[in-house]
Amino acid sequence: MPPTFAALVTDRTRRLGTRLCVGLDPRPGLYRDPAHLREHTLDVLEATAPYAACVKPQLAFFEALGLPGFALLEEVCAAARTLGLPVLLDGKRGDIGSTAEAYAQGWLAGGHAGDALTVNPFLGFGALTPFVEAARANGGAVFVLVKTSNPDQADLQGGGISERVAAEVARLGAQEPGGEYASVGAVVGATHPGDLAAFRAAMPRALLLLPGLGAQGAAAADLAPAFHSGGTGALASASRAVQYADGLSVIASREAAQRLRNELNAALS
Ligand SMILES: O=c1ccn([C@@H]2O[C@H](COP(=O)(O)O)[C@@H](O)[C@H]2O)c(=O)[nH]1
Repeated sequence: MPPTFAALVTDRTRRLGTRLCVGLDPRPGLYRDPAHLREHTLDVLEATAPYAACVKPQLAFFEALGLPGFALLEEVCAAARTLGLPVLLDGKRGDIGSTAEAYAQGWLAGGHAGDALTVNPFLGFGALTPFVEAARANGGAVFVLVKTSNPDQADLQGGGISERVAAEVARLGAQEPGGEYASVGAVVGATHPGDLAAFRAAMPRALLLLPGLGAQGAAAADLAPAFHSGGTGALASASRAVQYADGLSVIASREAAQRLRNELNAALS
């Protein structure tokens, strides 16, 4: 069995000293034409790869391009694999069981498959099963939305709901016998630094994906509580702050990724 997503990103953290997840959110309005978008997206991927533990394409931006977007996504996934970068697809999928099976087949086991996928628990914990099974069968991972980075998350995630989802993530992780980290991770916004220690403790074997670094105001210096004492267990994610660090300058993207990588390391030292 090849290494799992969790093992691959943890290995990159230890070997390359990076806890950064580079988000790819190609915004069509910023480009001359689809060819320009494609070229810039692939260039940013290549330039930032040495500083990244994984890459996170946001499916919405690829879907917005229609069929060519799916072709580009496959190209991005193939290029990431060539660069040795695990791919975490941000799709936030979730549906009734039989439809969830189709999503899981498509994104974790089939044609477009990434190595990991974000999933939405709103339909109930049973609806997560097809995703968890596909991730386990393929050495992949799912990242369950526990507490998202947006300010209005509390409308539905407050009142103890995030903590209930975190308990389920921990329960699923405890079912897996081996490996340092389980195939079931959690999304916890980097914009909630005061909550990170509690979520870290609540889900000891879960990788935490922390979106919101940079453009949403979260700072690397505040994220140390999300990590275990050895400096693993979380991936801090930035999209706009890297991809569009200075307009479409790929050099600026590389420098931003390097700076965020360094800031995350400094936060842990
Ligand atoms: O809670 C969440 C979950 C996912 N996201 C996604 O991450 C990126 C953030 O982009 P930035 O440019 O770094 O703000 C985007 O794709 C979101 O859909 C999130 O922001 N918060």
